[in-house]
Amino acid sequence: MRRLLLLCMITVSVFILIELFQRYSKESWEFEKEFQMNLGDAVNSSTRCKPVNKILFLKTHKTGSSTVTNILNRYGDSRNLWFALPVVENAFHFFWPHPFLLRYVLAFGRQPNILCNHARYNKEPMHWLFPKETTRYVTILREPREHFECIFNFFKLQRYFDDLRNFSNPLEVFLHNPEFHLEKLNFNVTGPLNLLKNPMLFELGLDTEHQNDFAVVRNYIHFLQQEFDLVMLMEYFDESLVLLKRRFCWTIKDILYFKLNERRNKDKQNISKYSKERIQEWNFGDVLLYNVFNRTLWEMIRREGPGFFKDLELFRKAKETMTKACLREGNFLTRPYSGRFVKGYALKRNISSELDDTCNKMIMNEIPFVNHHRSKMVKLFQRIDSAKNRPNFSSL
Ligand SMILES: Nc1ncnc2c1ncn2[C@@H]1O[C@H](COP(=O)(O)OS(=O)(=O)O)[C@@H](OP(=O)(O)O)[C@H]1O
Repeated sequence: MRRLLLLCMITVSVFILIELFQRYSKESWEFEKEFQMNLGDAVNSSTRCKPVNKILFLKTHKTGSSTVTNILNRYGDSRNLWFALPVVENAFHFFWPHPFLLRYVLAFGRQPNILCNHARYNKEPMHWLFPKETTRYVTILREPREHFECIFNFFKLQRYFDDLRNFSNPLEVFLHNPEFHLEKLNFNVTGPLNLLKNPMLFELGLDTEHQNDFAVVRNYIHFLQQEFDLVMLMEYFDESLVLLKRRFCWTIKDILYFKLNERRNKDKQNISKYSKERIQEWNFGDVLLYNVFNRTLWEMIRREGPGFFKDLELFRKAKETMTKACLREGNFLTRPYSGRFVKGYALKRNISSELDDTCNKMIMNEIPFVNHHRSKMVKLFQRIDSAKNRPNFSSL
């Protein structure tokens, strides 16, 4: 009797396993099929042009830039491209907020393909390392009012001001009279405090002392128009990426992403009409910058023709497919930087091994990616330098 029961249990288990395996294979096959259909454009476009693989991405703070950096990290990693990495081990930026210098980059005697970690724009050294003729210069901007709210609250800028700390709405109090509060700062402005006025122009290289001069601001924006091949906008993230894909001869697969670094709802502040107006006045340079590049983006999209919107649709479908394939439903948190929690993801169990690597890398923050590129380089150098690689002339 016992034997019979055991036999029955084994048979049932085998059936369940077979059923699970079949269902999993079917799902995974359907995913591949749907995915390939969505990527139909990719095959055609890549046969007609040569993909761009030399990119300087000027990573601005709190603009969706970590999501773009993740896309670039994966693109370069899968093709073994060369990354410009910070010279200091464990650093994940190029001595930001100092203007970028060549000596901040790990020198491996080879021209890098991609720079995508925080660096402050500095024309000469950047052009030297990433010649304009062969490189595409890209950056991303965000609507200035929402951007300033995010900068102020994410970096908790009130902590630098004795007279702001105890208010329930320090942002509004600061905006009431920014100059008054800034004058009271009794130490040199450092780190994120540099982002207190026209944060995007500052990151793009305009020094603080010029931020109030309308003529300089206007001329500087004109200069940036010459410098950057593509200025993405966070509010039109997908449109910007599809434009990048088309201009850089990439595929839809190359630009897939999951939104990274999103604050928890309780950390976001709904700002009043008054605060919005004050931010607009205070950051007039960023407002002008955003408006200029908003017009440029839509002009570029218009020139792409109707095929652009077909691509956009395919891209959004492919993103949905990828989300279903990789991510578990629910609310999760992650801590990309010490002391700061943001929305995160949990991966589904039983993802195929090929997809597992992609899904894992899609949710990977810039810090582990820098370490990943660094150790890949070290391993490559060890292999090339290895004594075993020296030609053996004795057998000739
Ligand atoms: N794809 C996409 N679309 C729209 N918005 C996006 C996207 N990716 C990131 N985000 C938002 O960008 C904010 C984080 O920006 P960064 O990644 O540049 O931050 S960081 O400077 O690297 O810490 C953060 O904004 P807040 O949520 O307001 O903090 C993210 O929600």
